[in-house]
Amino acid sequence: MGNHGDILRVLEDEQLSKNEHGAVVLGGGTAGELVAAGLARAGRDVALVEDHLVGGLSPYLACVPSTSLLLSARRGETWELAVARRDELAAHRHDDRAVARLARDGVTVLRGRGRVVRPGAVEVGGVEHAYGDLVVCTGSEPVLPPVDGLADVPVWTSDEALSVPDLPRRLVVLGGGPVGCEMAQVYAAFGSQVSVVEAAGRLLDAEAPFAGEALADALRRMGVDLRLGVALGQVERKESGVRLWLSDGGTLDADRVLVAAGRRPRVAGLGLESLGVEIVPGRGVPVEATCAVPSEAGRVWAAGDVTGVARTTHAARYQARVVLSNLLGRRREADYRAIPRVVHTTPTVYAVGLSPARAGELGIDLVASGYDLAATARAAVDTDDRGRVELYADRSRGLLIGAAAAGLYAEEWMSEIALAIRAETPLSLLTDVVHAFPTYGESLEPPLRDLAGRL
Ligand SMILES: Cc1cc2nc3c(=O)[nH]c(=O)nc-3n(C[C@H](O)[C@H](O)[C@H](O)COP(=O)(O)OP(=O)(O)OC[C@H]3O[C@@H](n4cnc5c(N)ncnc54)[C@H](O)[C@@H]3O)c2cc1C
Ligand SMILES: NC(=O)c1ccc[n+]([C@@H]2O[C@H](COP(=O)([O-])OP(=O)(O)OC[C@H]3O[C@@H](n4cnc5c(N)ncnc54)[C@H](O)[C@@H]3O)[C@@H](O)[C@H]2O)c1
Repeated sequence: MGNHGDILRVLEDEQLSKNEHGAVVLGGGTAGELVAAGLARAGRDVALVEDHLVGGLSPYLACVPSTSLLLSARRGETWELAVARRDELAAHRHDDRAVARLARDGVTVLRGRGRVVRPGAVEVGGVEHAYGDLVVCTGSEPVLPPVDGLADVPVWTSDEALSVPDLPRRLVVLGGGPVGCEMAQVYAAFGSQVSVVEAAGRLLDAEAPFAGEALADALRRMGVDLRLGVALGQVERKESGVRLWLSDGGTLDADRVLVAAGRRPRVAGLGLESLGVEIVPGRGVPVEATCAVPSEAGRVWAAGDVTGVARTTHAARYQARVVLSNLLGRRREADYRAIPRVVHTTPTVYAVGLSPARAGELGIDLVASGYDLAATARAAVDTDDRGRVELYADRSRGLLIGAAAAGLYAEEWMSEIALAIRAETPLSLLTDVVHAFPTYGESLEPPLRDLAGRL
C-alpha cells in the first residue's frame, strides 16, 4: 500500500497533462539545473527551459575553461595543450551529458526561449506550458559600453575568449574587473601582447586596494600594458585590426578587442512584467531572503546571476538550494555575509564579506590588520615571496566582517575566514586555532592576534 505522498503524487500525475507542470524553471544554468534536479528527485513534476546549453555558463564558457587556462599557464604548458585541456574539460561545449543526467532525474527539458505570457503560463517555441511555481534562473549577459565605433568592429566577450583556439598577436582587454584580469593573464602568459584599459584608477576596483595592486604588479611583470584611470573614447577598424583612442589622448592598435566591462542580469523579454514584478533596467530580479520574487501573481522565485545579488557559481548554487528548500516546504533564508569572491589569477585574489570601501559606505568603524605572506616559512619554501592578507573587524561588535588576500592558493586557505565571518566566531577563539607548519594559513595568526588585542 502506498503512503500518503504516493497517493498525492498519483493525483498530481492525473491532473497534470503533458503541458502542465508543478514547476517551470526558466534557464538551465548552474542555478536552474540544481533547482530542477532537486525538485525531480523529490518526486515533483518539473520542466526546465533552456535555449542554449544545459549547464549554462560555468562549465562551458566561464569558471571551468578560465580556471583551466589559468592553471595551464601557471604550469607553463603550451597554448595547444592548454586549449585541448580546456575544451575537454568543457565537454567541447556539448550538453548531452547534462541533458541525460536531468532526464534520468525525471526533469522534462524544453529546448527554446521561454517567456511568461500570463500568470501561470510560459511559452516555449509557440507552445504554452502551465506552471504552479515559476523559478527564474536566466543568468546574466555581457555589457557592451556605449563607445563610438565599438559596435562596428568584431569584438570578443569572454564567451569567445574561452572557446576559440586563436591566440591574437595584440589583444586589448576593455575592463580590469575579474574577467578582464583573468583573461589578460591567460593571453599574456601564452604570448599575446596584452593591454588592459580600465576606467578606474586600479584593477579590481571593488576590492581592497592592495589586492588590485598585487595583481597589477604580477601582470606588469608578464609584460601587460596597464592603462588605468583611462576610458575608451573611440574605436575604428583599420586594414589590419583596430585602433582605439583613449581618454588620455593615447592610442592602441590591436588585432582583437575583448570586452570585459561588466555583466547585467538577463531580465529583458521574459514577460515578468505580466506577473507584476518590478523590473528596473540594469538591475536584477528583486528577491526576498527566501529568494521569493515579490509579485502580484505569487509563486515566483529567482536564483543566480539574474538576481544581481551575488554573481558567482557558488552563490548561484546557494540561492538555488534556498529556493529548493522553500519549494519543498522547508523554509530557508539566504545569508550573504560570507560569500567568497575569487579571481583565479596568479596570485589568486580572494575576498569575502565587506570590503573596506563598502564598510565605509555603511558607516562601519573598521579595524584592519594585515600581514605579508613573505614572512611565512611557506613562502620561502615555495620561492614565492609576494602576497598579503588583510582582515577587517567591526569595532562596535568585535567581530570579523571582511577579509582579502592576494597569494598562491588563497582560494583554499582563506575558507576558514569565510566560516569565521558566517559563524560570527569570537576573535578569542580564532586566536586559539593552530595552523600547520609551513602553510600560508599561518599568515592569519598575527593579524588575528593583533585584532584581538585592539578590540
Ligand atoms: C569569464 C567568466 C568567468 C567566471 N569565473 C567564475 C569562477 O571561476 N567562479 C565562479 O564562482 N563564478 C565565475 N563566474 C560567474 C559564473 O559563471 C556565474 O555566476 C554563474 O554561471 C551564474 O549561474 P546562473 O545559473 O545564474 O546563470 P547561467 O549559468 O548563465 O545560466 C543561465 C541560463 O539561462 C538560459 N536562458 C536565459 N534566458 C533564457 C530564456 N528566456 N529561456 C530559456 N533559457 C534562457 C541561458 O542560456 C543560460 O544557459 C564567471 C563568469 C564569467 C563571465
Ligand atoms: N572567479 C570568479 O568568481 C569570477 C571570475 C570572473 C567573473 N566573475 C563574475 O562575472 C562578473 C562580471 O565580471 P567583469 O569583470 O566583466 O565585470 P566588473 O563589473 O566586475 O568589471 C568591469 C570593469 O570594467 C570597467 N569598465 C567598464 N566600462 C569601461 C570603459 N568604457 N572603459 C574602461 N573601463 C571600463 C569598470 O570600471 C570595471 O572595473 C563579476 O561580477 C564576477 O562576479 C566571477
